[in-house]
Amino acid sequence: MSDFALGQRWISDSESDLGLGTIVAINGRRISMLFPATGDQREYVAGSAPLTRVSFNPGDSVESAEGWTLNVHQVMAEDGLNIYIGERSDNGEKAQLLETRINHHIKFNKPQDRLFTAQIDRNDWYTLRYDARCMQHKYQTHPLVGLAGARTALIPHQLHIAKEAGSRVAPRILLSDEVGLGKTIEAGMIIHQQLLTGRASRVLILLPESLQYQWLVEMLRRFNLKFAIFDEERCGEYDESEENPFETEQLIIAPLTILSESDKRLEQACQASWDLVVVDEAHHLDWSEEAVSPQYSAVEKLAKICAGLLLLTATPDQLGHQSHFARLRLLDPERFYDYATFVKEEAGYKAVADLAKLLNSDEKIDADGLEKLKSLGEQEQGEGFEASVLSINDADKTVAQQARHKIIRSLIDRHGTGRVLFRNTRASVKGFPKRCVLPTELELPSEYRAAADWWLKRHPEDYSAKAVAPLLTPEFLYQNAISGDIEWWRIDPRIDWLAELIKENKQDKFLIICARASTALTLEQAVRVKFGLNAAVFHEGMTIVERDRAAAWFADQDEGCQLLICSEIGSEGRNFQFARQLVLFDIPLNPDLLEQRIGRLDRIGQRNDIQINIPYFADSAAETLFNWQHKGINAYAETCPAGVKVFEQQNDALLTALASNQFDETQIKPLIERAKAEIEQINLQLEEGRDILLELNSKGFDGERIAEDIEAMDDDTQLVAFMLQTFDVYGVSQDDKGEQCIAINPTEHMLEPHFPELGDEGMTISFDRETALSREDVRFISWDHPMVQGCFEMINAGEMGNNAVSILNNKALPEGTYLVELIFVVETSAPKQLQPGRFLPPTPVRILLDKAGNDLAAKVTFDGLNKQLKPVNKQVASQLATALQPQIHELIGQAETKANVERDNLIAQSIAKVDEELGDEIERLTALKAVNPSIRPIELESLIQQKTALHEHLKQARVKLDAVRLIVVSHN
Ligand SMILES: Nc1ncnc2c1ncn2[C@@H]1O[C@H](COP(=O)(O)OP(=O)(O)OP(=O)(O)O)[C@@H](O)[C@H]1O
Repeated sequence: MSDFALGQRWISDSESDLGLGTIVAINGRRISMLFPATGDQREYVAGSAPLTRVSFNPGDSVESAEGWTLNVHQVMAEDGLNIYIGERSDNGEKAQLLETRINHHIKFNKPQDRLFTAQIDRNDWYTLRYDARCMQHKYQTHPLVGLAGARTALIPHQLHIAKEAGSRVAPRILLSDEVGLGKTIEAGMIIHQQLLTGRASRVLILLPESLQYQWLVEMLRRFNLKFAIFDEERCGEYDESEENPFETEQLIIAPLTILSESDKRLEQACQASWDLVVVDEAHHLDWSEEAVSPQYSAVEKLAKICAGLLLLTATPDQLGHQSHFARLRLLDPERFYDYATFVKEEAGYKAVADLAKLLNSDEKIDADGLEKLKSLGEQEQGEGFEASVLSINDADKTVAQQARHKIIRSLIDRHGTGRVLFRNTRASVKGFPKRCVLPTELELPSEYRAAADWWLKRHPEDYSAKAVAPLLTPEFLYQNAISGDIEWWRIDPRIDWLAELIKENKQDKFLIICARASTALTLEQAVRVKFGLNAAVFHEGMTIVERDRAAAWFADQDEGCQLLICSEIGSEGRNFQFARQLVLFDIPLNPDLLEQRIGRLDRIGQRNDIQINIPYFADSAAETLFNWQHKGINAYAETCPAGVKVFEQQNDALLTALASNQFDETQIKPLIERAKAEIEQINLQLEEGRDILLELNSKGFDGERIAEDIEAMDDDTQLVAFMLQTFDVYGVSQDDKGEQCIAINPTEHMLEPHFPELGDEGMTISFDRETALSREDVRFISWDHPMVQGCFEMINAGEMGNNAVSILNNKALPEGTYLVELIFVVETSAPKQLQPGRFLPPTPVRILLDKAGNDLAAKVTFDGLNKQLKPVNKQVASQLATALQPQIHELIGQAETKANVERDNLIAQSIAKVDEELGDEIERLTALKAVNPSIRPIELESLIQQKTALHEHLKQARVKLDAVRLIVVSHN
């Protein structure tokens, strides 16, 4: 410790938050120190005082009490006080600053300042900081950012779509996988990826009101994304303040109806800017040349102003091919501008599809095929196309396959709806359970027949769906049209049949779907009164909260109810795959609606064969329809994508047959035969036609590989070690619960009052995907998890661990010699949407200097050195740092020069990476644009802009000293 003099500036080692102290009195060995920043005064005894003298070196900047800053050039001493001589940074004038006039609010948070002012951190904190830097750098440059962290099983077709669409700039696509194949999950993965990579920050999800909580929960549970639901009530809260409700949150879920039913809300939604708009159950966006639905108009307005747009529907053709086309137009109005042209183009893909099919097989491509490919190549001038053609019959199977995949990708890019539309089918995904079709014929009560006759009399010769569909719900006709006296369930044989079925399958849960809410309600009453069975009901008359409560009651495995009785709305979007028994209390006319119903159970996650129970009335419209659907288009045992088309083709004949309300085999048989033939024909066409391209596009070739890469990330123990160490250092308690689970809780000894994502009640976490998937209560901690990201930020943003002093016990080095380890960070401050992290994320640069200024970092690794180091107590550490201050100061200057050289290298590398990645993509899109109009100009323009802006920002990258460690050699 140096000699004391009045006016000297010191800092307390144990109370550094008091700020800079000034010696105000010296009485023999007693020293009085005033800390003006806090007004505190302390008495110390010289010799044992935990104090460190604050002194600066040439090259430092010091703030004066008046607020100006001096760049120190020289330090002199007079009467025990330092005088700093240099230049003022505000006016460039030469100036002197006496130690007593230094600003007492000065904060020492730079690593070297803290080292020299005795604020020395523990070695394990220093290590944690360096680890956090290295790991964050590794994470930010990883190609799977945003893809690996979802709490989902690794399903290749989903991963392919998510990677393909999620990595685009403002993706505009239609996700139309068959029911239950995971469109919501795919959309979630895309949103997650776009948010985590900075491509998006504002997202709006529009959906049928009945699905809003399911989405809310899926986004939170699977992706840790906290959406807010904006229904009319919530929006209304902002009316008085005239604030735009849609601008008050970043991630919003809203029922589509609030926009389609209110011009004001639509206007507000359009005024708020969106990076991504998602529309679920997009088949409701009905459009034809004659009539445009309000839902379509609302989305059309939004589609014009939002950047990315995801439309989700399992049944894109449900409202006809024109509507399908119209939805594609929402995605890209320039590409899909005219329906007739679109239809013509669709028909023209056969030749290309034939080639794609051949390439996707193991067959050798003969001379004819090669010729066709070459001529395609000439038309398209695709990069590397011809080179790939030469390798497609290569003896090395891997080479041949790679070449074939490359060509197929190029064909997909250049033809049809390839880049816009994704559709996976059960046939292509495989591995789904069987559907068991269990029809039961029941006698039609005479009362029902009378009711139907009455109805038909009121609608003579009317073969519209509106007139015919009620025949499929005779209980409705009976109750409403004929008799209010005897409740329908007292005469309906389906009730006893149902009770029997339930009795035979006591352990099973039953989802019962009927067309009408009134039927659902009465049915619930019937099973309760007649058989004492409790059932949840779910229909459009209930509030959303009531519906969710009903669904949750049904889902509860321990205390839940056995039956859920739904009206048709229960058949859309909901997840009931934990049940295996489905009862179709009536049959819907439209095959897509039928598929939606079955799809509640036939979904990813269904572990049993599905029992589809169909109680239909003999010799009625239901028998006719069931036979046509089952035998004609096979809509029960399998999904039937072509069913709707055939249904539309045979609509008149089928409705006429149904209108008789009788089963006339001679009349229906030819219809069934025709339907079968047409299905076969369409399937053949699909097989031969453009859909092979669509299928290959949707399934991709990289899904398996992505899944393997994510598995490798999951198995990387580095993350586990890092998080456990962070919990330890920050004072979060950990309790190993076995089965790969750890309970973590805040404690009273936390370093920071708020640990990222950890509430007062604590949580159970797992780093194991399988465990997290099988246990609802467990959080899945992955690299993407906000807790991990929050820890990176917390560690890097604070000063904790930014310096340390250690002893190196190494006899090969002379005692008393020392090393200085410096961790610099090279960083840019580009806007997040440019994704600077992909090219130059904050990059740690480690320099290890010996006393002569030689850099040993390449020879001595961080971990290797760390293993040899011993801790040293704070006081000794501070004495060592103070004693070596001028030398360390000098070495920091030398290290900075080296770090700047490294910065220049990193800038050059990152710019080369930008040119390679974005340049390739720009070249590819430019070439594609010449042959495929589905490349949107904005996609290309924004890539070009991104490239230029990145160049600018990367060149501005700066070097910052992030941490410093003094290592002193001792032989004791
Ligand atoms: N990768 C996955 N891991 C775990 N569960 C999944 C995965 N993909 C889908 N699921 C589950 O499978 C079910 C069906 O998925 P999802 O709801 O995304 O399908 P969908 O195609 O949107 O269905 P619909 O056509 O009925 O709207 C959901 O319960 C979902 O949570």
